[in-house]
Amino acid sequence: MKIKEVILRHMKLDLLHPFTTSFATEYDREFILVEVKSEDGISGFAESVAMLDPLYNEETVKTNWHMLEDYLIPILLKNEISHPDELSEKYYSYIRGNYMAKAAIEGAVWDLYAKKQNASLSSLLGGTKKEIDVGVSIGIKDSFDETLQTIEERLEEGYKRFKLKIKPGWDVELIDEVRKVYPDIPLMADANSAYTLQDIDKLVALDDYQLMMIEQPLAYNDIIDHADLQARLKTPICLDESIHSLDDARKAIKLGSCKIINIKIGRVGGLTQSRKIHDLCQENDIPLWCGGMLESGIGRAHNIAITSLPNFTLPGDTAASSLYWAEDIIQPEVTVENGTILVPTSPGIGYDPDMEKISKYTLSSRKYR
Ligand SMILES: O=C(O)CCC(=O)c1ccccc1C(=O)O
Ligand SMILES: [Mg+2]
Repeated sequence: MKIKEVILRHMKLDLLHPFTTSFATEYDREFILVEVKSEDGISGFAESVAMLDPLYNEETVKTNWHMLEDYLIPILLKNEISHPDELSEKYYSYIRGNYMAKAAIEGAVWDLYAKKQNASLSSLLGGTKKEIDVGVSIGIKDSFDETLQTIEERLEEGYKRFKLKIKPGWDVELIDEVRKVYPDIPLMADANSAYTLQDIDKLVALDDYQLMMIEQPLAYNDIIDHADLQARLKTPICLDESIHSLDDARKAIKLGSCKIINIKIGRVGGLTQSRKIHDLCQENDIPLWCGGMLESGIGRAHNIAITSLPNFTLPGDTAASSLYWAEDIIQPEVTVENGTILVPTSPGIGYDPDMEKISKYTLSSRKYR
């Protein structure tokens, strides 16, 4: 497979509701949309999940543009690819880090490859599920009442798991209030690295609330302290920020740093690496779910495909387009019914990019040949 042209688009979509984590409040989403075109005129699409500022991880929209323009695109245009696995395994393996940039271009090649095979991305990745279970990630609000109100709405819509963002000062009391009203809902908390082992009492206090898991309580680059903490908790720890590779996953499992892993395709460098981590976790009885990065429909479509693999046994964060955007850039939008999304069976990502909407939300673009 020879790539003839790559198009980068700097996109901006306004969020319907601001989203607050322990590290920032997002009002809109800027991201890079990658389109790769083959000689026969077929296009593949993916998006970079890097954010505008280096707060979730070190990558940004600008560092991704730089990596794509100066390294990843020239390598892709120069080489004949027989399978998308070759990107992370061969052509890009000498470049350190920059996983979100690598995943963005690799994802577009996967979509193109699947379209050329006339196969769904899900089936090519080894997906076995026809539908996937969906949870929702609820940001930090101005009041507990507002959080309870949001949970009520999402419950009525059928979502199957409720993740609350926490931070020091918005944690044990919040969970206590929520558990008083909803003693039995599948509930979890995500700290986005807001704590250290000095806060162990707070974290141990969370152990009394039958949480499905506590996500990334400690530092974004730690697997040692998490192992100490996991030994003190019966609640499973789920790692997000700390896992960037198959090797990270292997080490975290070996140390007992977590009992669950959240896979984000961008964070681990793409679909090929996601699948390898999936297989390792399956062999080690570590359940997975797919995390979200406030993606447009293009990123959502990729998340749905990887979530169809069998060891994604817990509901993920890839919720309906309508919770985020006034209008999405794919046709049809991602919809959730009874807490599930149907995995598309049409070729590639299985949702059509809406080129009119895409140009409407493009701030700037550039073509590479
Ligand atoms: O709804 C989503 O896309 C998930 C949102 C979310 O939780 C998140 C959003 C941005 C950065 C990090 C995270 C996270 O999962 O930690
Ligand atoms: Mg997280």
